Amino acid sequence: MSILLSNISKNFGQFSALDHVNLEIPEGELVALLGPSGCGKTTLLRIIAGLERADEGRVLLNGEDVTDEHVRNRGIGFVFQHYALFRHMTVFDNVAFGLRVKPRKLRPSEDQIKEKVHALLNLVQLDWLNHRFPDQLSGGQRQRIALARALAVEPSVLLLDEPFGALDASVRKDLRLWLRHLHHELNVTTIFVTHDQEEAMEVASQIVVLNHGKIEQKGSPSEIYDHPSNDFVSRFIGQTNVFHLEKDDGVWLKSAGMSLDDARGITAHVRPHNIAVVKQSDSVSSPVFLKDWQHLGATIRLELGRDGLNGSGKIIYAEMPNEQFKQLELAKGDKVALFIKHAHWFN
Ligand SMILES: Nc1ncnc2c1ncn2[C@@H]1O[C@H](COP(=O)(O)OP(=O)(O)OP(=O)(O)O)[C@@H](O)[C@H]1O
Repeated sequence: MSILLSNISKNFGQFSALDHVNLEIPEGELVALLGPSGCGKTTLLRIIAGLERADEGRVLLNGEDVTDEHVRNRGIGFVFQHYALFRHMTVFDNVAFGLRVKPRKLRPSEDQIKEKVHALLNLVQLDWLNHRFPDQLSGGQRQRIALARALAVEPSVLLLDEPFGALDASVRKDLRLWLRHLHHELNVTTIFVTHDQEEAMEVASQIVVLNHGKIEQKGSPSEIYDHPSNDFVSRFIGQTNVFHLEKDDGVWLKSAGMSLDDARGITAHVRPHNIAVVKQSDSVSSPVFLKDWQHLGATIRLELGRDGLNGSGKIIYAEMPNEQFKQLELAKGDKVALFIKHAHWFN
């Protein structure tokens, strides 16, 4: 089911939580709503679901205006951060719940329910736990059961509010991939809320970046990363070095091979992987030193400064593959030259 949000605004007293939000989500997309705490992500999700009413604007599902429609009639499934499974029911009964409470005319027979619940439990790869109670499951298993339960009533839209927020990092990582695969299989239009940009990049086909109740940018993960449309998105997604022409950073840029004649703004944002680093011999009067580095798995992050090893001036971050770093044979305090391969300019 496609989703269209037209001019949605929501105030809490004097506070504007959502400010004229327009958003179109085609059927079958897997969309991340990404933004800092308090930017309005959950409020927007609740408005789509019908749990909250917008002060202004319309919500359309498959072209049909559902703004005044009750949550129950919207065909939406939810999963929240704190897996709200019924503690006194087994896994099987939790997943069957939505089917058993359907009005008599729409309710499947117990045999059909049994078949469907086992199929869903197989889909989330947890059928072997069907007799257990929620307290006997791990956090990641509970979240997968919560998803199976949301899917039982065949929702046309799935809304997930920080579904993996309460889990530890490695379980989160597994579940991200698992969600992506599950979505490939089912193709249900899905929106998930996250404040974790890595999670959004890894899982979503489209990312919507929200800030202060407004959409800053919508695009695929690579569009958002490679072509941020403004200063906020550039800083929020991935790491970036920010050079201010109005401060003294022009010197940095010039020494890294940039011509400032064609500057297209007053700040240049440079991703660490867009800075090439070359070792200089001690006799060269290079103003840039390698201060330190960190291993980030397959890549190395270099900390570079202009004021020797112990100075507290601006640090520039560059990244390169592990192998390349080894070949450079760099040591702390070595002189280097920089070359900026690409910058985004903003005002
Ligand atoms: N019922 C309410 N009454 C008053 N203010 C509210 C209410 N619900 C939300 N807000 C405010 O609206 C803003 C947006 O809240 P929302 O929960 O949508 O943010 P969020 O982006 O989901 O944040 P987080 O990532 O921290 O969950 C916040 O500043 C919040 O304090």
